[in-house]
Amino acid sequence: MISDVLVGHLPFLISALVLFWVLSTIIYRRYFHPLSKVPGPFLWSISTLPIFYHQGLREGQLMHVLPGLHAKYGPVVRISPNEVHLSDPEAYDKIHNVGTKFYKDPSFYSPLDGVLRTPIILTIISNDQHRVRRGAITPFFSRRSVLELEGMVLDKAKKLIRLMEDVFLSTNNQTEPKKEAAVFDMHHAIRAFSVDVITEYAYARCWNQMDAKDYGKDYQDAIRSIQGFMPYLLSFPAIVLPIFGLLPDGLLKAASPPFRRWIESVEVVNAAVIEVRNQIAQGIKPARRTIFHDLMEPPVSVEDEKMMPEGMKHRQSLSDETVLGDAVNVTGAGAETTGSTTARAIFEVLSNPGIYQRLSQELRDEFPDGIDSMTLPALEKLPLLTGVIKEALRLNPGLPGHLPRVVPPSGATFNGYTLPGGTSVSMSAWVQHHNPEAFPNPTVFDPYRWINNDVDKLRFQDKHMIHFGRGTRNCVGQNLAMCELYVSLAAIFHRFGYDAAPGEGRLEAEPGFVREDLRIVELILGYHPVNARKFGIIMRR
Ligand code: HEM
Repeated sequence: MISDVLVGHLPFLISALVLFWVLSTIIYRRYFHPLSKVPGPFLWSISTLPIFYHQGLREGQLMHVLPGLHAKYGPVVRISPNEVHLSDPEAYDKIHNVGTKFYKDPSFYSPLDGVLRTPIILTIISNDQHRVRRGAITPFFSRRSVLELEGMVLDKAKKLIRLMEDVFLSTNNQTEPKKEAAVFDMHHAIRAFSVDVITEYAYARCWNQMDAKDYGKDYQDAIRSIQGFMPYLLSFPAIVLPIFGLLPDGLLKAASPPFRRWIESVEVVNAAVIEVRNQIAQGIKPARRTIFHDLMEPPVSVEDEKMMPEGMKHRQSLSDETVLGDAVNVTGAGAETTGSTTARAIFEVLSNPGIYQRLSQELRDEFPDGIDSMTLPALEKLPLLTGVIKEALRLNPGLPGHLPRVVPPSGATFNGYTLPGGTSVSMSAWVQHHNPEAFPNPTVFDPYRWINNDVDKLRFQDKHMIHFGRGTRNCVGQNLAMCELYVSLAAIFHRFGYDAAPGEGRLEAEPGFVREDLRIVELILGYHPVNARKFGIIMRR
């Protein structure tokens, strides 16, 4: 019987078909695919497994591999069957300029919505839809809005200083170092500072993470763990996403403490959304307008909107789900990014005595009456403080890795290579910020490169700095992030100067803590490897 013969050979037939499919896929991707002429390593051009290997199995190491690939293959490298990574800074403007037709790559951004369990502004694919959402949220984070609340940021920085004083200085005499050597957990405290600022700023409801015993470590771990799933979701979306989508919140909460914390934090924000919605319905005027008020009830009349520039228009009252997504996005995006950059700045200053001494002198000369007289515009004029912040953002960008966009249907040409519509193109802050032409000795923390160089060189350096992105999809929170960086660093190095007051000591990184401990990897946001030491500081007695 023919059917018996077929059944007998079934395993062989299936194996032959699978082999044929695999071989034809490899041959097509390498030799006949529209990207076949784009240079890149063989394995990367036929499969996404090399990316999974570096991102998933080696914990976010792709960004550390990319500079080597560009050194070998040039400014345009094929890093997966459908993704090309670029290194020429000219390409960045082409992809990210205002009004760009390049849109966010759904295969990278959409899985995030599934994990976060709420759609956020960061992951909107269509630029047109994004413009509507962004128009509503931008004014809330304008420089003017931030300046109105800079006093609140200063209050939080003073609270951070008090926490440090409690650890370092004797309680009886607030100028004498304590007898026993104590370590201040700067890693978690500085992130707690950022969470407290953003929750007070956005919702007028501070989460008071600085008051928590462990500085709200579990919330910080929650955001990180969620991103730990991303390499699996990105490499095997057809399998992992549906499974993930089917898991009820209750099960996730029971199975994973970080997930429990994450879902609880979303519930806290959601409760605030409902409360504000009720207040608006009852006509209750808030003591201070929050992001919820601006999103639910834009403070602009229809007539005024007609006068507004393009991009700010289309403001409209948004659904509760949308408001929730934006508020959740703002908290999650604003904590780790700013916290880890500030930590890096503190470590580098403490590790360079000359910089530490000049910085604290610069601050004390400018503000002889103390921290209370500091203002953001005055701080921004200080050259060394500004150089320190720019170097910290260069070496520790909050989103260091590839953030892919899709080439529009008309196609695009980069450095002589024409890429068809639908190709995924990406660039990484890590690669740009370590370009040795723009930044000689790129791994060295050198704030003076932002002070001593001439205007042309500074412009060239700035062209490579993409820590906040550019164009309409750039970071909406950058004014607030800069305010936090300026104010917290100024407060710390003013209060704990290199030339310490009598009885006090200088700050130092915890003994044994080295720069390598602050190495970052990319899980969308930049993180330290899971087993990395946490940054602690001591006061020398
Ligand atoms: C040093 C600190 C920060 C860095 C380096 C940073 C970096 C970035 C970058 C590169 C993007 C664009 C991502 C993409 O292209 O997909 C972005 C988006 C975003 N950031 Fe930040 N960020 C920082 C702080 C903050 C803060 C404090 C907030 C809180 C308000 C915030 C909220 C957001 C939001 C909501 C988006 C999405 C914007 C949109 O899609 O329109 N970020 N950030």
